[in-house]
Amino acid sequence: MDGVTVINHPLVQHKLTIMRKKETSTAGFRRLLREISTLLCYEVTRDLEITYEEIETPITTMQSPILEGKKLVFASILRAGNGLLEGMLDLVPSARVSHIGVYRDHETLKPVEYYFKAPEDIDERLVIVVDPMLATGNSSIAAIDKLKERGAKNIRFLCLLAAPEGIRNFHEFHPDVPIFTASIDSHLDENGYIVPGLGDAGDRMYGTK
Ligand SMILES: O=P(O)(O)OC[C@H]1O[C@H](OP(=O)(O)OP(=O)(O)O)[C@H](O)[C@@H]1O
Ligand SMILES: O=c1cc[nH]c(=O)[nH]1
Ligand SMILES: [Mg+2]
Repeated sequence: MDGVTVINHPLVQHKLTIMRKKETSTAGFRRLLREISTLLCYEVTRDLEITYEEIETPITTMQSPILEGKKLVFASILRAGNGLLEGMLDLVPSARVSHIGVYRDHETLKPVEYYFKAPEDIDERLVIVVDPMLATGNSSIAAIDKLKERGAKNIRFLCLLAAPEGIRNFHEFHPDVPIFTASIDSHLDENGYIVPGLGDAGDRMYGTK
């Protein structure tokens, strides 16, 4: 699918299988989400620009590559986005962080916004928006609308599971934002849940159901 990168790495797919199982515990789910997010982070940052700095090894000096983590913003869509955020920050501790509070109304499936915080100079940074689930796409579309209103220009979206309906909706509103996902699932059910999916990511992470 155009504009979508599916991260097929065997370790990602294996961990995702365990996360999907309904008998996986809250603690197990949370640990796996953190682990898988480091692997997804590796892929979503694969083509980032590196610069060089002069360093001294015990033997000699050299120009050595570095990634300027400070130029990155990880934008977490609450709550479930925080599960991906933690592992990403393990790999890029100097990244800046944005929190976007959005939940979807269970009846209408429309996004309800309740919080927004982002670095002032977000227009100069690459923003990687994270949320495990792209279902109808309404939540991620609203979050990215908000980031763009604040000036963000260079944005990527990273999730664990995406539904084809959600991808189409997302592309309509944000054709400039590439999607990275571990899986494109089959479809949405009548309640807007991803099938086969993994259930409600926030509830599974935090044990709220
Ligand atoms: O693509 P959509 O149809 O908008 O659905 C996806 C959204 O639903 C879930 O959040 P939820 O509303 O359950 O909020 P929570 O993380 O606070 O539980 C998920 O983490 C996404 O943010
Ligand atoms: O399947 C779904 C759809 C939306 N949000 C979730 O957490 N899971
Ligand atoms: Mg939820």
